[in-house]
Amino acid sequence: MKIEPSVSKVTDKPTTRRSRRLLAPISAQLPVTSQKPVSRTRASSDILFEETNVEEQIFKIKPECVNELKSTKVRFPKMMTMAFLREIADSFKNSVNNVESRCKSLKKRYTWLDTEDEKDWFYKSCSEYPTAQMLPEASPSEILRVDYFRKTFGWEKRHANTCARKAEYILDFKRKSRNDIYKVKWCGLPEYAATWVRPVDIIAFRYEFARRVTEFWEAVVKLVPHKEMPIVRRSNCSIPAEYISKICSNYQKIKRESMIEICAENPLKSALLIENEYDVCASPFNFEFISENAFCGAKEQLKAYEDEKATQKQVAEALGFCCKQECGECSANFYKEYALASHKATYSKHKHYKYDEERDYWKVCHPAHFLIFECTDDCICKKEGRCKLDMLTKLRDNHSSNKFLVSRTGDDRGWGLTAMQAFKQGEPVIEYVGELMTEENFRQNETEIWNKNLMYSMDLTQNDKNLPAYTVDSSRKGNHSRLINHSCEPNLVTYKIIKEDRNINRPHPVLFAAKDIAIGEELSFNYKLTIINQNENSKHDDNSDSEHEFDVVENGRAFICRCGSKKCIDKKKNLKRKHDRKRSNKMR
Ligand SMILES: C[S@@+](CC[C@H](N)C(=O)[O-])C[C@H]1O[C@@H](n2cnc3c(N)ncnc32)[C@H](O)[C@@H]1O
Repeated sequence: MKIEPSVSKVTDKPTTRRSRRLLAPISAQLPVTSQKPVSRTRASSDILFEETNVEEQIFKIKPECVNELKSTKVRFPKMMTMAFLREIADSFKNSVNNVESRCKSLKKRYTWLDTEDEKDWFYKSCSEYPTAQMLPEASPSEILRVDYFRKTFGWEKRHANTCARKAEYILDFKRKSRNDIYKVKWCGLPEYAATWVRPVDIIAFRYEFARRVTEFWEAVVKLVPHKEMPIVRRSNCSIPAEYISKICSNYQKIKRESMIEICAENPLKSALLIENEYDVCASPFNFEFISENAFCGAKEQLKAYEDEKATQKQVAEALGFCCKQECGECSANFYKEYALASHKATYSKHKHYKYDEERDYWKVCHPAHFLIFECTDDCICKKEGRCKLDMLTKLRDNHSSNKFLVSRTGDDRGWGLTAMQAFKQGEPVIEYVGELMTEENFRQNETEIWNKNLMYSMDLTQNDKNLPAYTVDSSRKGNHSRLINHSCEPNLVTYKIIKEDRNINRPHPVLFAAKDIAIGEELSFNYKLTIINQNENSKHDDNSDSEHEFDVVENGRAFICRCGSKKCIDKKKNLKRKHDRKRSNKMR
């Protein structure tokens, strides 16, 4: 990147007497712990039972519970998530006081599901008979056993999905046999495991569920046009398909907004939200979190580096500026004495920022190629508390992870950062921080930095070769900004801010909103990718096709842009390629 100064339903047939007989006698031997994965003897269309490594997954919660679970040898359906397993473990934790003795007595009393047919029978009986008491020809002790396991795992036929879980939000509504039913996303389960339920079935969470229904209808009313209201009045069976996706996405936004509120109310709850609906991958937080640039190597090294580049004079010149009376003097001085004289930097004589009192933010108000020269602690205006040129400090102070959602992109761009609050055009969003590296630092750490597919460095490019060139690299240390992807039509723009040390060679890159950004929009900025002609790089290549090869590069590395915008550089590259081919055909 460069910146320039610029639970599911089981549907098998009824239980047979043959399989029921296979229930082991109460006094049978203790269970064997090592087992083969369950292979279902009869087909069941919509659920697969699989052995899950229960021990590993819930071990962290309470080892005793794991032992008890192990001794039961009950298999968990594939659809069940970690959250479900944790809930089970929690229920053990709460209800079983003396787990050890309880385990022992359980082992004595129950030998459970020893044969394939028995397991099959158990699962089927759950689906066919709402209560264990209804099991035909079951002895009282068998009923007791079935009841125990059903209760433990929430395996009641009618309430299979609902009795042990909280509704997180509602995705859809329809009317079935004169009853309203709602598609519910359950806490701890993925959206694809959402199920249709009747409100009457949500016994345990009646009030909470009613709230979710109200919220859902508010979202619907907002979205469905007035003329479509008969649908909202529920005279029809369902919401038209075209509104469903709108409702879902809007509902997600509402959910996010309310999460922001929750976080704002209670700072302790302020945690960064991470969303991944696409794949199983490592956490995006494999770096050290820092809020301000860190020096890679000793500070003295930087000084020496600048001396070597013969820029000390220029840096020293800039050092003298600060507001002695009026806020803005230092930048005016800089403009008069440095920028104009040296022609090395462009500077706007217009004010950098406009302050919006209502929203309490500074809006940047000149093009990105001008440097922004902010006041420092030495300035009178700052000391007297009337400084209007101190956006960066405010941005750092107000830094909050609630502003962002880290989300998986699902299109090979890795993780991305999504806005969780609206930003107005010109509003500062985030400072790009990382390790400040000289060319030498970068070379020394090159293998670590480049040895990955993902690039996290931003060049603080200097056009003049005699000036020191720095890179901010966030592969090892950084903040959320390192997760912002590239777009050829970005909604962020990078400005260079000169701060404390008044060193124009080491500005702070800050990302500002290039346009109004809505909640839920993915943040992006332009990495300043370039198209290079491979032919110019490899003149001696005999491959006849190579003369048409254009490549998009980021810091000299090939980059396949997947931003998907109409103005995407990858499309331009292909156009160039076509054009070049045509031209060379003509010349022949
Ligand atoms: C600063 S990181 C952005 C965060 C990154 N997606 C992650 O998962 O950590 C930059 C890297 O993300 C990927 N990337 C960002 N924008 C992209 C785009 N428009 N198309 C393809 N890959 C992109 C590239 O691999 C790039 O080197």
